[in-house]
Amino acid sequence: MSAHNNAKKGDIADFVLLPGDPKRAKLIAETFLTDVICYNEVRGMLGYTGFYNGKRISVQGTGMGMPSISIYITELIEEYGVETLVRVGSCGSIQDDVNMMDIVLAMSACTDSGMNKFKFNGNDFAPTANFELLKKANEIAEQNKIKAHTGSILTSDFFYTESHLGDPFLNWKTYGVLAVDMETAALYSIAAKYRKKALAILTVSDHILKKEALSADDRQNSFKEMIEFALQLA
Ligand SMILES: O=P(O)(O)O[C@H]1O[C@H](CO)[C@@H](O)[C@H]1O
Ligand SMILES: O=c1cc[nH]c(=O)[nH]1
Repeated sequence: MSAHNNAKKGDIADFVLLPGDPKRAKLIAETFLTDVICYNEVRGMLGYTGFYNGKRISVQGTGMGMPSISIYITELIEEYGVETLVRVGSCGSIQDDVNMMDIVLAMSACTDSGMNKFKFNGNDFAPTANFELLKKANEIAEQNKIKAHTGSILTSDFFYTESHLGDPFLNWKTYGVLAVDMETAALYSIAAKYRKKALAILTVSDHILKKEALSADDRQNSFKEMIEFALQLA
């Protein structure tokens, strides 16, 4: 057991999928895994272990934002020996050619958060995906003819932005950043510290430029393509 996880040693697989939404963790476990156990219900942050094509995998909700995911993945690594962490999340596009429901593979994660600035004494760390996982993900996309955009994303502390500051994503867009989420920079930074493998696979749930958005139910339920994709990395 850890501070935020009821799992016993050995309950959690080496390979873990990480949705922000704990209900998405439940849906993934019930839809894609067999012989499932629920190992965590602390704070409603559900975690499951089961089998996919004979491979043992876990799915753990992380909550929203860098502080929340940092807690869950630190405990997964330190207390449960997790080796591979694959975020399966949603994002908001900030490029005209990255459309609703497209898949984004986050090669790197810029951030407007102060967390890494604090850790690195005011300097910038470059949170980066594990190359081996990213390469494999690109191969899977090509084999399955899945249109995936690979590039940098922005991990923001903001879902709602302040209008008096102008367009907060304009400069990121100019520099080719594909989309915005709220966790990946923390995932890549903590994985780097512990020398673990991490990748974020994101589905576009909002188009920030075109002002399009999925409903709350679609956000929760419609990420089948991304999950099937992520499971092939196990
Ligand atoms: O769908 P998830 O994985 O939660 O990811 C995105 O959705 C949440 C905002 O609605 C943030 O957590 C953001 O990163
Ligand atoms: O962080 C996020 C996630 C989805 N959509 C957004 O606009 N932002």
